[in-house]
Amino acid sequence: MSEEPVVGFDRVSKAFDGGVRALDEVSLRVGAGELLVLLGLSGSGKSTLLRHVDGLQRATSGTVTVLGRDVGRLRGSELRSLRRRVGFVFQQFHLVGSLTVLENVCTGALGTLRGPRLGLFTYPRRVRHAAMERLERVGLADQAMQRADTLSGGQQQRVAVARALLQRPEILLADEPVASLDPDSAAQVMNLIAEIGREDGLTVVCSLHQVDLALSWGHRIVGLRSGRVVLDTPVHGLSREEAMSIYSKVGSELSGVGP
Ligand SMILES: Nc1ncnc2c1ncn2[C@@H]1O[C@H](COP(=O)(O)OP(=O)(O)OP(=O)(O)O)[C@@H](O)[C@H]1O
Repeated sequence: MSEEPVVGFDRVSKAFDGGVRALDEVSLRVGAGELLVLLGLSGSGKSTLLRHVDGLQRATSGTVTVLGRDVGRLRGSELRSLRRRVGFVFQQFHLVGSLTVLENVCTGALGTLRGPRLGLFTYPRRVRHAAMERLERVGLADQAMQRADTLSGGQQQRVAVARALLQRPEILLADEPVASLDPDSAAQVMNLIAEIGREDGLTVVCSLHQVDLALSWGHRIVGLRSGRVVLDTPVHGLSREEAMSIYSKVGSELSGVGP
């Protein structure tokens, strides 16, 4: 990959108070339009890595570069403007259950609006229209006026994707987006994320626990173990056994890694 990456980690370490080293000299580059899957045991550093991309957490050492900006140096309005270019989808959806589906999607525009919004019709018409378009895209236009908590888990996650899309992100981060879903809904949500990524040229970084989903939808897999990259390889040609080895072997035994 010769051109500048959309997301670049250069020897990034993160030490939390209490001594946990959640990231340990992580270096990786994510190119435009790539769908990169992070795999690793619980506690291996996947969420921490994602949180460094939009500056929710800051590196103890090393450099995180996103869309040409050194994230560690951004403050205030510069950081907010970077975050508007980065959508985030979480395992627990983070919808407001008592609000309609459409209003939940509208909240994706709050970063660009002044002041609080209470009620669907306090959002500008253009925002409501754009939100409706995103709901059509994720196949939930018919549910727009339902309370969010009446939807299934898979539908709620599709609403969360629509909300993230409202800000027209260039990067989509997804932290275990299908961990709470049944297998069919999980496949649907992954399919949606991959399809939208492809159609919009989005760069996607997604953490997963399911190796099979990673192999089906990812372009590349990065395996983490105790905060270190132990596998970094294209999915094409990667066997399930090789991918599974992230969970069973230590770094030096794995292929495709480091120096
Ligand atoms: N705010 C924090 N303060 C202290 N330690 C933390 C903090 N956040 C994460 N950690 C620790 O950093 C390590 C990596 O955590 P992280 O949540 O990134 O792992 P993960 O791979 O996303 O795990 P999971 O799959 O369970 O979500 C863990 O040991 C965790 O306990």
